[in-house]
Amino acid sequence: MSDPVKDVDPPVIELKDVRVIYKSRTGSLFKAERVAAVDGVSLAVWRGKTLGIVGESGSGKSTTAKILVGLERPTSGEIWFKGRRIESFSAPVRREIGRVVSVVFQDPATALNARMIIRDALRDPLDVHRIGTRSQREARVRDLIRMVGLPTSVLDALPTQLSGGQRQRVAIARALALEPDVIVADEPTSALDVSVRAQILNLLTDLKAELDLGLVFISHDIQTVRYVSDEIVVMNRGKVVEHGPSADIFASPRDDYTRTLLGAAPALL
Ligand SMILES: Nc1ncnc2c1ncn2[C@@H]1O[C@H](COP(=O)(O)OP(=O)(O)OP(=O)(O)O)[C@@H](O)[C@H]1O
Repeated sequence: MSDPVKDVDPPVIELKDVRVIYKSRTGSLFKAERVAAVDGVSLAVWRGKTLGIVGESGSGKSTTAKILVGLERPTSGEIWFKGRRIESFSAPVRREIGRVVSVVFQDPATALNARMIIRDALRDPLDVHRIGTRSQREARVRDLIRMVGLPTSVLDALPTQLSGGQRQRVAIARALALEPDVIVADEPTSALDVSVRAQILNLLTDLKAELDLGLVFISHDIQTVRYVSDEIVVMNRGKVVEHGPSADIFASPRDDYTRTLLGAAPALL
C-alpha cells in the first residue's frame, strides 16, 4: 500500500533556521557593527500555494527573497531544494535554483534593459539556457506575451514605450520563460499606479492556479498580502514573529506587531 505521507512532494524550497549577518551600513569605520538582516527564519514554499511575507521596511523581506532565489548565501542555517539539502553554493547550483525559482522585482523599469525590445528581453533567458530551436524560442516568446495578457505587437516595443503595468506584465512573462516551479514577487505592485495594482495581483494569482506555481508574495502592506496568500509569515527585525494560515492570522493575530500592522493597514488596494 502506498504511504500517503511519502507520496507528497517535498517543498520546492525550504529554509531552516537561516541567518544572514551583514556588516552594518551605519557602523563606524573602526568598529564593524553587525546586523542580522535575517535571524533564524524557517519557511517552506510549495507548488500551488501562495506564501505571503509581510513586514515593515528593514524587516528582512528582501534578504529572504534573495536567499530563496539563490542570490544571497546565508551565514548559517540550512536550505533544502526539492528535498535535498544544499551543501555547496557553486555556480551550477545557483543557476539551477535560479531556473526553478524566478523573481519579479518591485520596479519593472530597472528590471528590464531600456535598450532591448521586449522580444529580445523575453528570448534572452531562452538563449542563455539554450532552450529549443530558434523557431521554438520565437513561438515561446509569443506564448509568454499572451500568457500575461498583452498583444504580440508589444514585442517590438522598447520598455519606455509601455506603461508601468505593461512593463510589470513583461517582467512576469520573463520570469515565466524557463517554466519555473516558484515565482518570488518582491513588492511587485508597490511602484505601480493604484489603478493597475489589482490587475497585476489577479494576473499573478491566475498564473499560479493555471501553472500550479508556488508564489511567494512579499509586501509591506498586510491587506495586499491577505488578498493573495494561503499562508503568511510576518517578519520584524529579521525574525518571523507569526506564521500560519492567512485566515487564522487575520481572525486572531497572536503577535502585537501583527496587530500593529493590521491597525496601520489602509483599506484593500
Ligand atoms: N547588503 C547589505 N549590507 C548591509 N546591511 C544590509 C544589506 N542588505 C540589507 N541590509 C540591512 O538588513 C536589514 C534588512 O533589510 P531588507 O532589505 O531585507 O529588509 P526589507 O524588509 O526588504 O526592507 P525594504 O522593504 O525597505 O527593502 C536592514 O536593516 C538593512 O539595512
